[in-house]
Amino acid sequence: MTRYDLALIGFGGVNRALAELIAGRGDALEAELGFALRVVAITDLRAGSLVRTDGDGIDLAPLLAVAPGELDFSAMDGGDAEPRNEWVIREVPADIVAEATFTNPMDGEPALSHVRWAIEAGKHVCTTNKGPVALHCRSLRELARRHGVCFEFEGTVMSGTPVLRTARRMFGGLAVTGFEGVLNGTSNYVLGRLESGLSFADAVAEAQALGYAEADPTADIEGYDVQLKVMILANEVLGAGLTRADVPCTGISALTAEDVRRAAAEGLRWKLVGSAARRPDGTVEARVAPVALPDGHPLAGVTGPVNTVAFHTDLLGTVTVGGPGAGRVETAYALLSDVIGIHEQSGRAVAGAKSLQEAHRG
Ligand SMILES: NC(=O)C1=CN([C@@H]2O[C@H](COP(=O)(O)OP(=O)(O)OC[C@H]3O[C@@H](n4cnc5c(N)ncnc54)[C@H](O)[C@@H]3O)[C@@H](O)[C@H]2O)C=CC1
Ligand SMILES: N[C@@H](CC=O)C(=O)O
Repeated sequence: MTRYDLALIGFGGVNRALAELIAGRGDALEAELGFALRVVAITDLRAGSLVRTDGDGIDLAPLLAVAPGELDFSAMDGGDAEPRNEWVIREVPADIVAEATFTNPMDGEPALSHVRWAIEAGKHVCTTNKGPVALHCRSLRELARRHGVCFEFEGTVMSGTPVLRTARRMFGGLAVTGFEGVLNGTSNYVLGRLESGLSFADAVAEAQALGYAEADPTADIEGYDVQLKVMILANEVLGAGLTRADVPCTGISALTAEDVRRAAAEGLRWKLVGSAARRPDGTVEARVAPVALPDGHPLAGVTGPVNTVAFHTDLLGTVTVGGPGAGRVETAYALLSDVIGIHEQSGRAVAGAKSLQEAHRG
C-alpha cells in the first residue's frame, strides 16, 4: 500500500481540519483511495514545531483535543517552541508539504519561500495560500517541473469546490472568453447578514468565528482576496499573465447596512464581483467591484459563504460552477483533493517509467 508522509506548515483552521480528516477517516480514505496518509511534521507560528517520523508518525488525536490557541509543541516529544519551517521543510523526510499559513497579498511571503524550499527539496506541494500562486505561479510551476514534483493549489479559489480542476480538465477544445463570479465567502456572508439587520462589525465577527475570514479580514472586505483569486483564475483559464496592478479593486467597505437593505427593497442584491474578459486584441481585462445585481441574475441568489463563477465559452455558452467558497473543512478537502491529484500524477509517472523500461527491454 502506498503511503504519503505529510508535513503541515501552519496549523490553523485549514490544516487542523485536514488533520481531523486524516485522524477521523484515514482508514476509510485508505480503503477508498488506495493510499495511506501519515503526518510526520507540523509547524506553526504560535505552537512551534513537532516532528515524529517513526511508527505512525504524529499522534493527532491528543493535539486535536487541545483548543487551537492553546497548542504548544515545546514540551512534547519531538517538539520545539520555534516553528523551524525551513529545517522541517528541507530536512524532515516527507513526501508532501501542505502549506496553509497566512496569505500575504503583497509579495506572497513567507509562504512563497515555504513552497520554494519544499520543491527544491524534491517534495510535492499542496497549498491553499493564494499569495504564492497568484503572484508567482509560473516560476513555481517551472521549478516544480525541474524537480519532478507536483505543485497543486485547488483550494486557492472557491475552497473545496473543484473550480480549477473543472476549468483545466473539462474545458478542452473550447475557448473560455471570460468569467464573472462571487469569489469571497466572507464578504458575501457579511452582505447577507447586513441585509438581515446585523451591523458590519458583528457580521465580520461572525464570518471570523465561522472560519471564513482571512487572519486579517481587511483582505476580504477590501477585495484583495478576490483580486488574488481573479488573477489565479484568469492566469490559469485565460493564460492572462495578470499582476495585481492589472486588476483594479474596490471592496465592500463603502457600503452601509442602509445601502444594502434599501437595494434589497428595490429588488437588487449587492455582490462583490470578480471578473475577467478577453479583449478583441487577445489581452485580458479584469476587475473586482461591488455590483447591485437585479433579482434573477444568476449571481444575485448566491448567499452566505457559497461562491459561484460563470465561465463564458464559445461552444457551450455560459457554464456555471458553484459551491462552498470558504470554510475550514471545505478547504481541507481541497488539500485532500490535491493529494489525490498528486497520487494520480505519481501513478502516471510510475506507469510511464515502467512502460519506458519495458520498451527498452523489449
Ligand atoms: N479558511 C478558509 O476558508 C480558506 C483559507 N484559505 C487560505 O488558507 C490559508 C490558511 O487558512 P486558515 O487555516 O483559515 O487560516 P488561520 O489563520 O486559521 O491559520 C493560519 C495558521 O498559520 C500559522 N502561521 C502563520 N504564519 C506562519 C509561519 N510563518 N510559519 C508557521 N505558521 C504560520 C498561524 O499561526 C495560524 O495558525 C490562508 O492562506 C488562507 O488564505 C484558502 C481558502 C479558504
Ligand atoms: N477568506 C476567504 C477564504 C477563502 O479563500 C473567503 O472568505 O472567501
